[in-house]
Amino acid sequence: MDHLPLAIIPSSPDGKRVVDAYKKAVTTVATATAYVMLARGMARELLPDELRAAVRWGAELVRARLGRTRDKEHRETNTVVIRRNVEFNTENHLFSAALTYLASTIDPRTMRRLCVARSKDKDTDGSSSWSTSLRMEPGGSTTDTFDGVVFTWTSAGSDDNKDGGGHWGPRETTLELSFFAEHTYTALERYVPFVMSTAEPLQRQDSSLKIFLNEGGWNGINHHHPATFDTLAMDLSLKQAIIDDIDRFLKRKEYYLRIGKAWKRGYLLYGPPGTGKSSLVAAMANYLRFNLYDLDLSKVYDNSNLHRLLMDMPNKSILVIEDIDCCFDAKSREKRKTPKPPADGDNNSIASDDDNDDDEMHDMGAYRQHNITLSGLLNFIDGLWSTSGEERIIIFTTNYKDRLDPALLRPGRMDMHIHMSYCGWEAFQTLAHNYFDVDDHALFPEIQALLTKVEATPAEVSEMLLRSEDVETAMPGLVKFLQDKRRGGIRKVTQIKNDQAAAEKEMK
Ligand SMILES: Nc1ncnc2c1ncn2[C@@H]1O[C@H](COP(=O)(O)OP(=O)(O)OP(=O)(O)O)[C@@H](O)[C@H]1O
Repeated sequence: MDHLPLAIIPSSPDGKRVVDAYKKAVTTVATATAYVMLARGMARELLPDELRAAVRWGAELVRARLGRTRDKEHRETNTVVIRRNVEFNTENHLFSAALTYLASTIDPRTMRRLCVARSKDKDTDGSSSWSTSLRMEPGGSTTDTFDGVVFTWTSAGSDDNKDGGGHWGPRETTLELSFFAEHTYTALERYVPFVMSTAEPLQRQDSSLKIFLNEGGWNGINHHHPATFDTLAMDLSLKQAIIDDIDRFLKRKEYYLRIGKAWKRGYLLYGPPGTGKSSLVAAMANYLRFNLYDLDLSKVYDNSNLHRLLMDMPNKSILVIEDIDCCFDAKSREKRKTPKPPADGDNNSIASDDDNDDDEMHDMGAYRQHNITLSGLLNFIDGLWSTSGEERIIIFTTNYKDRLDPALLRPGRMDMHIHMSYCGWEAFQTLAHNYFDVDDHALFPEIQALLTKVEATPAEVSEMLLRSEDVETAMPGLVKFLQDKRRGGIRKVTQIKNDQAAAEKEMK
């Protein structure tokens, strides 16, 4: 009632009072019957002049009201349909973001139909936990106001969910976002990004991190690995360099955009088993709050499967390929003297997509079963991700850096090579702090000296420290372990020397 027409000019103070009273009354009623009742009352009380003025005012009021209704009826409504999946069954991230956003804004009291779900999440350690979620049921709707514009969200089912054979599949849930056509710009350019950016931290905070494994498509389970950069035992300056690198990478969106490169960062972690490569991956995921996508290439059936898996990875995620030397190794080149395989006619073939050393790449480190080369894989990932404009991290791990395809080690391939090495003094101090909260001990100097002579992995040292909760038992136990290891090492070296001497003697 904020735009009432004010055409009435009463000719007497009494008339003004009465008209004012009726104006007030009119602003509080809405039905035609009520208008008629009021008009009768006014006719009885007002003089002809006032009555005429009142009639004029009333007529304008009704016209304005009718006009407004007509306007409303004629305003066009636009609807944006948001499906759960887009082409190739690729997950539509706007859909999940909208669900999260709505779950955080829905007022259950305003909903007629509402879906409340309790689900059990399986953790990596085999345990499970319960979570509750709230969402609209198909047919339910709710409204949200953004910058004065009212948006209506409706949960609907789609009828065009045919499977490949043209059969009708189960009805797929879609969300619909409706608004008056004149607000299209606000809806698409401002409201949708607002929904996405509001949902993003909620999705990351509320849900526990997940690790996805590829079994045809991605299957996720909760990832509760406790490793953090604080608990990671390694050289402190190297640890800081990794954190700085990640932080710098995250801030450089504009830079990557400007130079036309995919906003991605590649890390190659190498070192003996038990030096913490998997722990570092987990620490990175926990630091970034990114989900892990652990790609097992032996379960990738063909290029289109790989394509789909990579496309299905959302932004802010980490792709991990463990033991990369087992998938792509330079030694296979030596063994394989076969000529370059004929092109299979598939233009998208990863193996055919290569650069400088194409001729060799088909043999060199080709992933045997599927003819995928490492270089091709990296090019492929660059191509796919360069269009997304979002940050992604790729990590390769290996126990044997020397077995890797040289193409991977070329500058510009993996951005940072991180050597996870045997337990040094700084790494030990972190472990001692983690397990016993101690920063000093009488045996520390001896341990420090032993660690310079013995190759013990952080996993082995952790194992020794875990054997007792009492620091006074654990530290001597570790010293003995390191001394034994050292003696074993010396014995081993002496044995090798003796064997060599014996062999030389035999030759003579
Ligand atoms: N650098 C480290 N800091 C803290 N703990 C470590 C570290 N390295 C190993 N550990 C401990 O040893 C366990 C095994 O280590 P982890 O799996 O991370 O090693 P890895 O290098 O990935 O081994 P692999 O090559 O066999 O996969 C971890 O769960 C952790 O308890």
